[in-house]
Parts: sequence; C-alpha cells; structure tokens
Amino acid sequence: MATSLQHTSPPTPYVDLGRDEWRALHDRTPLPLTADEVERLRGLGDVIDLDEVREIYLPLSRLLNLYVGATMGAPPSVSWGKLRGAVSTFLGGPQPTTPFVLAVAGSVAVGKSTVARLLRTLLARWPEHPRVELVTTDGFLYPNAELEQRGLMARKGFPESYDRRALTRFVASVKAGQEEVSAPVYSHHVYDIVPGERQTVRRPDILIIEGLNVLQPALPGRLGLADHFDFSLYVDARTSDIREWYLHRFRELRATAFRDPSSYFSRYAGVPEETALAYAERNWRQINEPNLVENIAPTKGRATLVLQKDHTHTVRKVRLRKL
Ligand SMILES: Nc1ncnc2c1ncn2[C@@H]1O[C@H](COP(=O)(O)OP(=O)(O)O)[C@@H](O)[C@H]1O
Ligand SMILES: CC(C)(COP(=O)(O)O)[C@@H](O)C(=O)NCCC(=O)O
Repeated sequence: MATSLQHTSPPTPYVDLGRDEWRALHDRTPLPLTADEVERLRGLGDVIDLDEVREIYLPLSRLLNLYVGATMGAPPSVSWGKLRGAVSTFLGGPQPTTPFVLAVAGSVAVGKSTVARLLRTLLARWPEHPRVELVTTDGFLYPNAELEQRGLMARKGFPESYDRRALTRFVASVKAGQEEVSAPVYSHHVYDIVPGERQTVRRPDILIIEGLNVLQPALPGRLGLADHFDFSLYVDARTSDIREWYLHRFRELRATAFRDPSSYFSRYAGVPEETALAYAERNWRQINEPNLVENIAPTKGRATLVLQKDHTHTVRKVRLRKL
C-alpha cells in the first residue's frame, strides 16, 4: 500500500523558489527603482530587460542587503549586525568591520559579468553599503608568455591557468580589512594581462569577485578562495543555451570591437563569417564547454544561491541555501 511518505519529496538543504514566488518578494523590497536609477542602469550598456531587474535582481539585492546587515552590521542596532554584535560581546569589545565578499560564479558567457555589474549598481543604492567594488578573476590569469611556457594557451579559464595563490591572497587581504589591495588587470582587447596596470581596492563595504572558478575547492592542506566568501551566487543555464550566447556574443564582437585593428581578434573581423564562427565553435567545444562540464558545473552545489535562467536569460528558478 502506498504511504503518503512516498509522495513527499525528501528534505533538501535548499529553498527552491519558482519565478512567481521570487517575483512576489519584489512587493516587499523597501527600495524601488526611481526613473533616474533606471536611466543609470541603461547607461551600463548591458542588454537586460528592466522588468527582470525590478522583479528578480532588486529582490536579490535586498536579500544580499539583509545578509550584509546580519553578517557585518552597520550601526549596532537591534536588527543590524546581530551576529557581529554577539561575537563582539563574546570577544569583549567591538570588532572592526571588514568588507563583505560576494562571489559570482558560472560558465563563460552565462552572463556573470552582466549580473555582477548590475548587482554592483543595485547594491550601492542601499544606504548601509554604498561602496561596492567589482573585481574579475581574469586579472589573475597567468600572462600569455607564462601560459605558453606551461603549455596552457589552449586552457585559458581552466583552474590551472590562474595564479591561484595570488588570487586567494588578494581576496584574503581585502577580507582582512587591509587599507589598499591591488589586482593585476586582464584585457580582452589584447587577450593578455596588461603589464604594469593594477586595479586598487580600498576597503569597500562590499567586494564582488566574479569569475569562472571562484567556487573551486581548495588544494589539499590550503585555505581556499571560497573560505573568504560571505555569500556566493552561481549563474546557471542549459549548456546548449550558453553555447548560443557565446556564439551570439562572438558575432556581435566581430561587428564591433574586433574591427579595431589593435584587437587581438581583429583577424576574425576580416575573414568570412563561417570561418570566424568555426573558430568560435572550436573554442567553445575544446575550451569553454569542457571547462564548464569538468570544473565549473560541479561547484554549483557550493553556492549560497543559484539563479537558473531559460534561453531568453529570464530567471525561472532561484535556489537558496537554507540557514
Ligand atoms: N540578463 C540578460 N539579458 C539579456 N542578455 C544577457 C543577459 N545577461 C547576459 N546577456 C548576454 O549574454 C552574453 C554573455 O554575457 P556576459 O555577462 O558577457 O557573460 P560572462 O561574463 O559570463 O562571460 C552577452 O552577449 C550578454 O549581453
Ligand atoms: C578571460 C576568461 C578566461 C574568463 O575569465 P574570468 O574573469 O571568468 O576568470 C574567458 O573569458 C576567456 O577569454 N576564455 C578563453 C577562451 C575563449 O576565448 O573563449
């Protein structure tokens, strides 16, 4: 005889919300977007539907605002910084605040940069944490010369193509509250690290660290990058959709940025479209897809929150780790 237990899903460590359930949270988000802010978001230059911003990303910024408040505390009031307050009491005195570290993970072309830029803007609107810095992990790729030497030129984006120690040290120093920390800078234009250029971070309220491999587990015996995160977000979609977005972006870049003769990819602006697309397809098949399958997707379960997108970039499901 069937028991009711057979019909009950087993408990999971996540809360799953469908689009409509998540969207309903929008009504409870105390900081609506003003017309000015909508204009500013348009100014970011990203293709993103403004209803999607209001219904999905604005509630997400509120959830993050709650996490920042609970973890870091702003003014030590009843509702702010309970955890910090309790720990300060335990340690016998107020502890200095350090930046809240938010990681954004996912495949090449899944939309990480778009989400990270959007969150930088949305999070900075909250009065408790106006100073938000965004750093991408590509600055920690080894320079091409080093990748050549290590035989890794066809593995750009794989965990071994990064200076993982420098990346972890960077995030640890920001998290430690160091006054000024700097990161190397990668240029998609020249397809290499820019010699001598640095991005400096000066004790922001929030640091967003965005990249393919941010959720990779630590090497045995070492502290991992993810050990310094206060919250992590994984942007997810079907591999076949991500492939389409990758090829679409390549086609768009061919018509714009690749036309600049100083671009590393300028040769693909001058060849027939099918030759250029064959190159992009090969890059997807040989580099980005295997990296997604072997290294990136397996880290999804470690994220605090997963955004699941459909083929139009519309978020259909949000999965949040239970506290
Ligand atoms: N929410 C969105 N709505 C529409 N297009 C998007 C959205 N997010 C990303 N895209 C598009 O998808 C492609 C990949 O996005 P991008 O943020 O550059 O990805 P990543 O940083 O993960 O490589 C780009 O062409 C971008 O314009
Ligand atoms: C620079 C990247 C490795 C992404 O770096 P991230 O900031 O995510 O660490 C990636 O966008 C890339 O250029 N991959 C090389 C393969 C390709 O050209 O598609």
